[in-house]
Amino acid sequence: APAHPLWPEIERVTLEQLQYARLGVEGGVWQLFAEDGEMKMYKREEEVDGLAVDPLKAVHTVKGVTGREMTHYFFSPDVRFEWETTLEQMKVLETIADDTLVILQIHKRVWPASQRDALFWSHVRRVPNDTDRDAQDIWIACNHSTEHHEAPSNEGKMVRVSLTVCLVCQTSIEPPADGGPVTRDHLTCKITYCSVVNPGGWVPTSALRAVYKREYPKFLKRFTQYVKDRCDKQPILF
Ligand SMILES: CCCCCc1ccc(-c2ccc(S(=O)(=O)CCO)cc2)cc1/C=C\c1ccccn1
Repeated sequence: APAHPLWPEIERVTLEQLQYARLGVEGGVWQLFAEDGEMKMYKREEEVDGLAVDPLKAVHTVKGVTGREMTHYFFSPDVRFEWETTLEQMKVLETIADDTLVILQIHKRVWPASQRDALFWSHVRRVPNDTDRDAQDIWIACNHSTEHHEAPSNEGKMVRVSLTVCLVCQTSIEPPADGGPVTRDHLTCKITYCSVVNPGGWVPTSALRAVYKREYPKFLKRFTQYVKDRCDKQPILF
């Protein structure tokens, strides 16, 4: 494994997030707050120091793409502005490996809160499916807040959020009955998107919950549609 000071944390958090995502939405602690076709979005209402830090878990099923494709486009900074509508600026501060980056993102100001930025490492990896031999591998992309010497401390201009986000994808293939080639029509990608965002500074709880209720369904719907459009008529990446 690459000798980088962040590597042990990247390894630990990525695998923790994988387990967390695979727990699904059992236990009756998750409250369904948005639904759109196959997409179901759940939250838990939690406050830390009086700040709403509502963990979010979304499950979705997308036809015609693989988990590798879905996590690739989620991870790739080059295409982020094509689907992340709340992004104002983004800078790759460090390329630790071809599957591991440190990114600084400045998000558009969301009234009534002050503008926020997010500084995180971003990692994508394939995880062999240890429970079901003949299933496809699982793919996970994980973003987790970090420090970095190159990130400007904002001297009170911007509030820095802290976040942990993961996108976990499991592909299944229903091979054609006639033994013909597998096409995108035979692909199904089961997605779990998890996020915990601490807004980093005071935001009225009602305003923050309104932002999440509005932005998260839009974000996941737009992102998954973007990947379907990008992959359509392209060779399948398993
Ligand atoms: C008062 C509002 C404060 C929130 C501002 C904010 C902070 C962080 C983030 C955010 C959301 C998703 C990620 S990611 O999943 O890692 C993908 C890469 O961008 C990283 C950051 C967004 C937003 C602002 C809006 C907002 C809130 C939810 C959903 C979508 N947009």
